[in-house]
Amino acid sequence: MDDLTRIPVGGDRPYDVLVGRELLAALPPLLDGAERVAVLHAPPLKAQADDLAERLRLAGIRPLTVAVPDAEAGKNIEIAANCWDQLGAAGFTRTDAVVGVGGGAVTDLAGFVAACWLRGVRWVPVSTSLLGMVDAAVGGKTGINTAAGKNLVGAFHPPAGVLCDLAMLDSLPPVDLVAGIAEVVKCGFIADPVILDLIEADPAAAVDPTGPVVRELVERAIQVKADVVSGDLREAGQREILNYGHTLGHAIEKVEGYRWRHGHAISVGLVYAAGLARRVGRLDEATAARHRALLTTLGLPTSYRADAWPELLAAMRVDKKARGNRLRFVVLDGLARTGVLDGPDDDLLRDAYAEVAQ
Ligand SMILES: NC(=O)c1ccc[n+]([C@@H]2O[C@H](COP(=O)([O-])OP(=O)(O)OC[C@H]3O[C@@H](n4cnc5c(N)ncnc54)[C@H](O)[C@@H]3O)[C@@H](O)[C@H]2O)c1
Ligand SMILES: O=C(O)C(=O)C[C@@H](O)[C@H](O)[C@H](O)COP(=O)(O)O
Ligand SMILES: [Zn+2]
Repeated sequence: MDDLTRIPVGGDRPYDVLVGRELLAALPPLLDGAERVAVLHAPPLKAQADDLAERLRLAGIRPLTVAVPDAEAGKNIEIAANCWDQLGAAGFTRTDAVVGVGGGAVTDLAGFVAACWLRGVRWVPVSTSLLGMVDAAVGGKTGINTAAGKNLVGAFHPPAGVLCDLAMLDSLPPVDLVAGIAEVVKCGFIADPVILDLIEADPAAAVDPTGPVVRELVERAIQVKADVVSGDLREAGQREILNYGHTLGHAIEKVEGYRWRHGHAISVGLVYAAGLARRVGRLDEATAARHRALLTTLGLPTSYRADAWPELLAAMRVDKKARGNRLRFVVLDGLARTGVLDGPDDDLLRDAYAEVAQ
């Protein structure tokens, strides 16, 4: 293990997020006392999951490797049920544990499987994608998609610890690395503008997993999320700011049948949310324009199909931030100054959509 950064996440069940290279040796201590550990992984991470299983075996823990379909195809109730069947067949008890090795889709599924098995067993995300490290693996939100929408079924279930091994990013396809940076940009706009300055100063370095800039961005984004969730695990208030860009973003994912990458959808959603705030006079022109410019520079999408508006509006109505018939959007009142736009009318929403429609 080289130079390790430890970022604490507080709350009733505190834990650390570990960031570094080659840090899988830190996993067995987090599973101390477990006799069996299920290692959930998708096919692209089989070698890493097998390596991890071997380390567990050497530490005296019996691993059960569970292969699940890749990306969003694995994040559904049929796959979760299959995982529970395998835990049952292997006799998993309350002292046993679940590990998810993969991007956000696999760690969301693994956390959900752990949250429901025996009403909650220990789990650890070993995050392998940029988006997973800066966002999905941190904060204890676990869940699956259903026909009604994105992440509508899930549980708050904090992990025992989070491993962000930057060496994993060496094999991450560039398109997924770029998708992940959308959530980093989100953190820049809602809380840490230094992130935006760093990316603007050298956009190529921001997506070069071997360089130092990515590590600084990862650590800054994790710190933003850790600060927020430490005080509001269950999204009673402040945690909503992490949903900036997600009201439209999740709707796009649903309309696309979950074939669009999460980060791509959020990129469009960020530009839309900035436009909404600008239209109602809450956000200045320059900061709104900075969203589109920055995301475009990174190669992220900033527009979506014009004819999809009716479906998108219907999907947004089941967003978790909605209250009854009222939609609620996280918006900016300035750089790093978040607020909520409560109950905007449909004309405003449609007119703002025209700016991202193609
Ligand atoms: N729980 C949360 O708080 C939270 C936060 C943000 C996003 N999410 C969820 O995370 C998911 C998106 O995560 P994602 O962007 O990681 O997508 P993903 O999990 O679908 O991974 C993207 C692709 O990269 C592959 N991959 C991952 N790591 C790799 C590696 N090291 N080498 C080679 N291939 C690798 C995966 O197998 C997949 O094909 C969405 O489902 C989203 O809803 C959850
Ligand atoms: O952790 C949170 O809270 C977030 O909102 C982070 C988001 O980036 C993430 O996509 C999350 O899964 C969305 O949460 P949801 O409750 O809207 O499903
Ligand atoms: Zn997200």
